[in-house]
Amino acid sequence: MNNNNSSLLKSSSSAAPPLRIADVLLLHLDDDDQEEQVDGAVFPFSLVMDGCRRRRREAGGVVSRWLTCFRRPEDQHDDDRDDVINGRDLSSVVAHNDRSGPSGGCRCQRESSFNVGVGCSLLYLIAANKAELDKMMDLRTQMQVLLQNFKEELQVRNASEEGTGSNCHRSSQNLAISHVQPESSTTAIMTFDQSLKCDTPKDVECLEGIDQLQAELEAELERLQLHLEKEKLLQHPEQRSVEAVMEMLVFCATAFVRKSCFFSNLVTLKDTASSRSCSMSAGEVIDTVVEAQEAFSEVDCGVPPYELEKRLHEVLEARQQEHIRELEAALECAKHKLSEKEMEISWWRDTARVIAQHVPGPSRIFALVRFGSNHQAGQTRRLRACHEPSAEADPPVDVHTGHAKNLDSTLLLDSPSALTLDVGAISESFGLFQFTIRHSAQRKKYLFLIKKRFVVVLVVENKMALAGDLTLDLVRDSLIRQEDTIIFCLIERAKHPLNAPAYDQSYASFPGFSGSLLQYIVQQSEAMQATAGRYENPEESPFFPDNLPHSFVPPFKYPQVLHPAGTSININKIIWDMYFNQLLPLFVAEGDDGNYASTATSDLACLQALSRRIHYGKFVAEVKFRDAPHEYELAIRAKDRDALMNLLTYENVEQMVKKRVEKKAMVLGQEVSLGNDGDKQARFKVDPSVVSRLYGDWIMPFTKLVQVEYLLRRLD
Ligand SMILES: O=C(O)C(=O)C[C@]1(C(=O)O)C=C[C@@H](O)C=C1
Repeated sequence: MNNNNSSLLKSSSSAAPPLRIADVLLLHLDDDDQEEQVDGAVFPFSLVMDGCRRRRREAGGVVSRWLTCFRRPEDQHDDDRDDVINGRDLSSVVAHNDRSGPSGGCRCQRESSFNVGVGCSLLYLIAANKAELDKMMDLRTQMQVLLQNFKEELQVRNASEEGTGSNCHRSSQNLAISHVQPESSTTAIMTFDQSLKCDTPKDVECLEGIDQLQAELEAELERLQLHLEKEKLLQHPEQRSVEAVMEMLVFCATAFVRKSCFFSNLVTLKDTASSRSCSMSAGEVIDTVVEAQEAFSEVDCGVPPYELEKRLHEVLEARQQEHIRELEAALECAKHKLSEKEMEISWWRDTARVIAQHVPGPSRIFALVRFGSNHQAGQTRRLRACHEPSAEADPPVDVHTGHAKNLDSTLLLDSPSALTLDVGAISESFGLFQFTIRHSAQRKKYLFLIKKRFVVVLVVENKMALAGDLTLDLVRDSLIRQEDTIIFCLIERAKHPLNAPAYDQSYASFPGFSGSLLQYIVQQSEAMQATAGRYENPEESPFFPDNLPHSFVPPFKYPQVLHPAGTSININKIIWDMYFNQLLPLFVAEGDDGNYASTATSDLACLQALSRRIHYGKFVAEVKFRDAPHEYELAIRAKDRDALMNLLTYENVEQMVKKRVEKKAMVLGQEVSLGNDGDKQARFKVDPSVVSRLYGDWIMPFTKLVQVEYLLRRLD
């Protein structure tokens, strides 16, 4: 550069703002793109980014200022030329100077030197800018290569997934893409700022992200599990479980893909931005984020959902296995309990067998006692009754579980009285233990069956029931026992044919008596038995009560069980009619063997057995009334016979009675021979079906009739 130029530069630098390379460059860009060619040099400004162009407009004023400074020392006065130069390109200025007057030779030379200097500067600047632009191009290419690599990597992964993948994976991916779209750029930018501050490698970031995702998934699994357990009682368990798994899968897949996209975006952004962070503006960053998101949505998510699914399966499997273990433990517990119950059942079976062998007549389990294991032999304990199982009910298995020291509260025997029992004797007598207890006027024989710590108490004999001791079971026991008497009486009567003369009033005449042989025998027998005290017993009812003689035997103090009005109830007339008119023809053969007195005596036995049984209904009614006085009182006061009949009827008991007496008639009345009876049809002395019918059609209905009559008088 020559001296003129340096002086020019000096003067300009002292009087005006310093000239900047960018200002010079922008001077040329101020015009249209076609004007980018100056002095034959081509400027690749089309490659310059838009951001640079924005500054071109602002540069116009700067160039103008510079040119003004440049000519100020000589051409201050030439306003017209200033106007022309201002806003025109440099070549025009040079041309204009060439056309100046004679004093312009020196000036022309100075201007040429200046132009050369400017030209050199421009060339230098162009070279410098080209290098910068090349760098930017490189960066752009690198970014494209990066994106391309990323795409290829994902394609390779997808290809490998398709080999093992399922529709479920694809749907998860699709689902993932749909969730990627709404990601906001703002969020990405904020996160981007944070990621720029972080210096950790890309892989470490991904791993941290996956760990975080895993923690979130496990938290969600916990929540789902709780939700499942809460609702599994309300819904079908399998259906609920499937729904929960589906819900979990969808949720986890969504969450996973969101996270994967998020981390992939971060990585892409970081890589891109870190290389461009020095030169990019905020607007460029936004463009990059959007670009990264678009690229991501095109190439699908980064981490395959099947890995998530596999993980979920593992977690679910672990939980199910835990659940199975719990169920297995519960099953074991149930098995243990079952085996205990089975042992108990077998014990009861043994007990029943022993009872069948040792109890001679009909009996029942009276009480069940459970002793403690540590009671001492020889100890005497006072045992109280507090429970009495009914005849129909199954024997209670666990009536009481007290230890020896609690024996005072252990139950035994009948209420309300208490008994003294030598527990020491019992504890050493595993097996059967039988003894008789005298208790005031009552005499009962008990059978103790002892096994383990259970004691079964059976009443094998009940000599007499006290008023306070009367129970429905005891009354029914008596009725059952009377079945045998009735059947034996019928068998005895069936020995003779009908023997009609015994019932014929004209067959014989007795002094002072008008009636048949049978009537004579019955009346005389009753009179005679009355003197012996038979009808002192409230269970007995005479067929000829009128004018019965008094008893000559010492009175026995029968317990006062019945209401006094009960003695007035006597339905023997009905029983008499039923017996001779309906029953007798059913079980005796036609004919006459001449044994009229014997026949009449057998008839008397049958009549008395039937009468006793039927009138025992008074006792049954009394017990029922005591058990539920309020229920009966209402019907009694209303004199509602039907209501009373309903209250006292037990259909199931009646069916049982009918079956039992039929069986008894078979057993007790079967013809027995020593020959081979295998092929012969069994023969019975009394048709068992007749016995069953006798009970069904007459005995039980008449017993109920007595009950109703008794109850109607019960409140008198
Ligand atoms: O066992 C009773 O509860 C009775 O009243 C006795 C009896 C019977 O005569 O055998 C009568 C009526 C019932 O329906 C059942 C049985």
